[in-house]
Amino acid sequence: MREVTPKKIREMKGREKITMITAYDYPSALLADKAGIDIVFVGDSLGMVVYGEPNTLNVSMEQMVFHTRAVAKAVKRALVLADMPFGSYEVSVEEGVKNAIRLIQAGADAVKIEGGADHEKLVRKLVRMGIPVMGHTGLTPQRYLRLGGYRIMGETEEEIEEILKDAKALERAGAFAVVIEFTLADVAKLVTEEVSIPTIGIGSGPWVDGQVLVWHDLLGIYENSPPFAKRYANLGEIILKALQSYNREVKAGEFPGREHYWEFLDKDDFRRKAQKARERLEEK
Ligand SMILES: Nc1nc(=O)c2c([nH]1)NC[C@@H]1CN(c3ccc(C(=O)N[C@@H](CCC(=O)O)C(=O)O)cc3)CN21
Ligand SMILES: CC(C)C(=O)C(=O)O
Ligand SMILES: [Mg+2]
Repeated sequence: MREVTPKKIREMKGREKITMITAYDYPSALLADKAGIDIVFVGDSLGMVVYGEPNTLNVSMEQMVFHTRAVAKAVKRALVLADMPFGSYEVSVEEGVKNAIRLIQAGADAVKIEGGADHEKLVRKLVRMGIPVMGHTGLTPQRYLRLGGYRIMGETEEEIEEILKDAKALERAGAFAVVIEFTLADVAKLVTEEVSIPTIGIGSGPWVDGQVLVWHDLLGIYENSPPFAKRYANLGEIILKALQSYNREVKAGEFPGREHYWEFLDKDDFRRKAQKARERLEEK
């Protein structure tokens, strides 16, 4: 059992801000855990930032299982959360349960689903079975086609109603937290005040119980980051410089340098052995 549990996350509401970051592989997850971040999250955003897709709709359970396994191997302290990908829980409660179990068996401590009110039965069932669930409302990227792209949510009373309805359904069904993605900050504040479970915002302002960002956005290694993401480093530039140096040094004959290879000190010894080796080859 890892140190950060769903119960601890719940208890942080109103006391301490919750931090969450996506990670999709072993070395990234090691660093996220070492940094003291509370929740290391295998998001279905991996379809875009790792696999180069234009949206998250083609992410498979297999991809989520493999990346969750790599992340889970690295994390000792943080809560490991895995996204349920598009198509893995909508068709039936049974299928949702089966797929949630696969993510838990890959090493996740909890799963996240998009929506709330539409999945109350699934959330209740998972929680009763012992699988902690995080919900997700506001901009839910799995509705990309219907929304016609990614845009801010909560401008109309209908959207505000829908977001509140999701959050309350999730609270009722036993979810331990809810992501509020890309809503007007006032809407996220309202939800945060209206539900007893923590709200974790992304692009939804400061009046929430925690924040989540995508790894590649935070580190500057993705070209199409959303406008609300803060770039804490420009690793893209650093990586590019390193790769250009490698390319230049090999072409110039500068790499490998003397410290990067091993040679026979006694060249006569080498000539004898090489001669013997050639002779043995010819005998065959
Ligand atoms: N790298 C990355 N970071 C994210 O935060 C993220 C993903 N990917 N993929 C899944 C969702 C999608 N998200 C997004 C992505 C883009 C915008 C965005 O750029 N909005 C633009 C308009 C884009 C358009 O014209 O369609 C804006 O200015 O509001 C917002 C949220 C947030 N999530
Ligand atoms: C944007 C976050 C909340 C997410 O669901 C993801 O990274 O997949
Ligand atoms: Mg997601």
